Amino acid sequence: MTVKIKRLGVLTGGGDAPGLNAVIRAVVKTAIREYDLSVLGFLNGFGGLIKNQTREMTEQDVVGILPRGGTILGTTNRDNPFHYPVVKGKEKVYVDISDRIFENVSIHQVDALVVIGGDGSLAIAKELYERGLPVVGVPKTIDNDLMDTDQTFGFDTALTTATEALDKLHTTAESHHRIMVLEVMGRYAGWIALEAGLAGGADVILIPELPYRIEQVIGKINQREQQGKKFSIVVVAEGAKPLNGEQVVQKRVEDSFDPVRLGGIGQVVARQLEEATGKEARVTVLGHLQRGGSPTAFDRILATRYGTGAVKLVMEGRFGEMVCLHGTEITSVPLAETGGRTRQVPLDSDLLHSARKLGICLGDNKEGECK
Ligand SMILES: Nc1ncnc2c1ncn2[C@@H]1O[C@H](COP(=O)(O)OP(=O)(O)O)[C@@H](O)[C@H]1O
Ligand SMILES: O=P(O)(O)OC[C@H]1O[C@](O)(COP(=O)(O)O)[C@@H](O)[C@@H]1O
Ligand SMILES: [Mg+2]
Repeated sequence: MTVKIKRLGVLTGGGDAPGLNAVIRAVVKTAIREYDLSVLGFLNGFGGLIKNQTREMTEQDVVGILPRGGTILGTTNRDNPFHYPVVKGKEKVYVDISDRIFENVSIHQVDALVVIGGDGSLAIAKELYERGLPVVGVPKTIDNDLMDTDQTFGFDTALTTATEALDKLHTTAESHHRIMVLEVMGRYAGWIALEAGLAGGADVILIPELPYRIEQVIGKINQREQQGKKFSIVVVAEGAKPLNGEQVVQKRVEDSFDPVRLGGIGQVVARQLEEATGKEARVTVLGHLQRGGSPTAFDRILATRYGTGAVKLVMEGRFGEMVCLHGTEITSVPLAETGGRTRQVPLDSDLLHSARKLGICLGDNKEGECK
């Protein structure tokens, strides 16, 4: 596909993540300074592309946004153009309204589009590319669950927030001789729980990839008690589930492609532990604190590199690709391989080996207890 690029569109889609503004800033500055392009922001994810809500982006518009959380363009986890809700009579039906996107892109004379998003937004980006729109992707999510990149931006900040929470929970757990359960986000992947658990010195880490047996967690806490360790720290991923059991669903969000919102497993685990050990247990659900606030230095740099890398892809005509991190290098992969797929913690991950060697209970021993 060869297109003479003069005007670049950019949007942020899906759940927000710290570093979105840093990507926007890098895209705008690189496009204007390096390639003399103009940049148009589409507001609120694909919603702005569908409803023609835009904002002209100049260098002035990105002043001061590098350390700011959220996204100045707004975002949504609805508004899928291929599965868009419309009311017909008394019924709600889902239709393909992607034609509107092509119309709006043409109205604004946008030659190429940078989509900053997670698996869902990148699945839409891939579909639009296959239908002829020149698109490149940038991998975002605090969950770090995207295929084909070693890391998404936003993850490091969420991990830092969760680690700080564990440090704080440690001091109060120790004072009250309690079990402290911290529930963290991550959807169907355990990256935040596992890495925060390692960084924050957790005694138990439960992740979706390893269905747990509660007896093992109880055994670990009782064993600590016998060793004179009167408190325990348990990190639970929102997607964790017992062996032969189900994930706990907090709510269902209508019109969302994946309407399931996980949450509540922390409470379940805490009640079981309290009952079985006779010790007091308290639960902290970290929730959207993990998505907010200023990005870490790591995320600011990664987001900046992704932003400049995405504009470079556009100028090289490498549409249908996504920037990614491989080792220490920024490179790219086809969107086709990424969108709509989830990267879970591999069962042979070195992170899991380290956790086991330290005696952290993962609740998945085939037989016997955690020791
Ligand atoms: N597998 C999928 N295929 C196509 N569209 C999807 C898919 N998953 C989610 N979407 C749509 O992508 C958009 C963003 O998805 P969401 O999961 O909320 O954010 P993210 O981009 O962070 O994954 C929503 O409009 C959602 O309906
Ligand atoms: O904002 P909502 O609808 O409460 O969604 C919560 C979900 O979004 C996340 O925070 C981020 O997920 P995405 O990056 O896929 O949007 C998940 O960890 C969490 O399960
Ligand atoms: Mg998603």
